[in-house]
Amino acid sequence: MSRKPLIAGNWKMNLNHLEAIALVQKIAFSLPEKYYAKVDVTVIPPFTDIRSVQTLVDGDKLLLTYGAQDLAPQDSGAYTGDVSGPMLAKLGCTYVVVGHSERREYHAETDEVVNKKVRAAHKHGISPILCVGEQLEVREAGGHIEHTTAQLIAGLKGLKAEQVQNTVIAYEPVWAIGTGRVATPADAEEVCAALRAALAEKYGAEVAEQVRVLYGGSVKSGNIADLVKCDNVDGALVGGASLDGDEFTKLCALAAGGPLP
Ligand SMILES: O=C[C@H](O)COP(=O)(O)O
Repeated sequence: MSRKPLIAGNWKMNLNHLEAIALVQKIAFSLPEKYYAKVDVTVIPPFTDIRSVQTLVDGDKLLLTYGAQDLAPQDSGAYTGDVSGPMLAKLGCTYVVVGHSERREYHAETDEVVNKKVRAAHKHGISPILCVGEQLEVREAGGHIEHTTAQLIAGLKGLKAEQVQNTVIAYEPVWAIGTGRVATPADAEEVCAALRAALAEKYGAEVAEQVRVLYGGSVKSGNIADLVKCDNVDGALVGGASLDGDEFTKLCALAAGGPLP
């Protein structure tokens, strides 16, 4: 089966709500509607921008979707600073990033916490983009497949098959994030294929064939075409290059198979 590629622009802690409106307008203006038949495009702004993005997407009936960068495991309560699944669902979020390496590192998120968040997302009808990826020392020791597969299985614990099917996996080698050091397409394919094989083993081939597995780490318009040619790479989680409207548009068009608009 052929999976529709997904390009997700993770803005991280960049752009205020006014800049968010300008960037979404730029992407909407630059990427003609016909491309959306071949690629799903989503933007993942900071929480403070989401309401503005929602208003724009709904008002102008844009074909791109949007999501959030994190969510709390709980639905509500005394959790100062956190944002819950019901809040994000009300804002129309299609996706929520869970377990990004920056959250695992700076907020000490364990696989157990990540799993609670994945479950919280599904509980509220939001597709989690579950991030996995190894540190440089793990890769150098040859443990990258074992490491990422363990993160995957732990992150999906307790999910039903149809929830797994509606989960997006993002393989992001930590050594390739924001460093300009992109994994080769062969590196990306090796791990993405192994993750799909692990899904097939646990949930069956039919489920595994449906799951989109993205690559992330220094993805740009210059390398996206070769990455999406890989059998098991179904798009990208894009950081830096998603902040530039022209570059992101180009990248989405190339993921759709071109030509450039
Ligand atoms: O979520 C996105 C990734 O962390 C990749 O970021 P990057 O494209 O800036 O390397």
